[in-house]
Amino acid sequence: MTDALPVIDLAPLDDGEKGLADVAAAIGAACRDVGFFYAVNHGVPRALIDDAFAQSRRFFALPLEAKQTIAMDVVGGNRGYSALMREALDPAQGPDRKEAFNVGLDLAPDDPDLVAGKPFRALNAWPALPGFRATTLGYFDACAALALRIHRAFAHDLGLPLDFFASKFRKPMATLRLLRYPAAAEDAAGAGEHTDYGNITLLATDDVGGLQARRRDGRWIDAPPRPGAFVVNIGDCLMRWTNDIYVSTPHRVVNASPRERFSIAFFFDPDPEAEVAAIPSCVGQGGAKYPPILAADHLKLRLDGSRPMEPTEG
Ligand SMILES: O=C(O)CCC(=O)C(=O)O
Ligand SMILES: [Fe+2]
Repeated sequence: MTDALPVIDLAPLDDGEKGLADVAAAIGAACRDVGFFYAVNHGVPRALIDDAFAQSRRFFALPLEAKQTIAMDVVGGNRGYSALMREALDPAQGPDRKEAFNVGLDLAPDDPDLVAGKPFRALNAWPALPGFRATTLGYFDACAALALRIHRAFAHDLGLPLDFFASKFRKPMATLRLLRYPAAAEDAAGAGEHTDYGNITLLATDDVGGLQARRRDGRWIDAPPRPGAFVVNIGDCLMRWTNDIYVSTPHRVVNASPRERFSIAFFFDPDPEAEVAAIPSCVGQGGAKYPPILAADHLKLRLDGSRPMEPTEG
């Protein structure tokens, strides 16, 4: 077993049955082992990723007061700005030295789920920056399309109909999260050790580095920056769905660099009303390890756990 995360070329995914089968086998192996892989040739244009980072830098450079007017407590629905030291992904370790801005599924003001007050349905809030909304929503849509393509590979690998997941991600609780970690004078916890909550995370990073994943034997391994690639990792929801066949691996960010670090995470969680119940082909002799749960309840439980400094919202 090597200490480097696998690199998977997604280009063959759309090249017919053999391409899909090969990529699905590689993805399935990575998800059963370390739960992390780099995706290359993923189809999201490099220029769009670069534009998203440029907008992120402009956003975080705004005065704190401007960012606080669209704080998560104000906006609700897991959208908006979260200030430095506001969250603790590992509460035992203390607050994270990071700030963040969340964009959720972009709903119309008359969206029926929004009007009905369903969980995680809220309007996005926008900073007064030209192009910010168009770029982040374009990036959001490109990530959602990629995440669905990867789910076709999961379905293939798990022996499911290829569109199994599509019906669970019609109006997903997906979140695009811009992140900034200030430059550190000493080893500082940018993001405490945690597992992600949803099905998968697509992470783009700048060239600073600092992401580390903990293998099940306890060893930490670096996930160094790889220009143009996404770091893809499994979250707890998919681990639960697959009855622990795919693993959601603990990871953290240690920014020991004299430079600030930017990253962009895209968290892909199912529709709030999707039922997450063990996939039959994943249930062996021991039976299902977890009872079914609504995806919204699953996400709410996990978010509440990482925001001890905030009132409950959702
Ligand atoms: O910023 C990163 O590289 C990773 C962030 C992360 O793991 C998270 O926000 O869940
Ligand atoms: Fe994470």
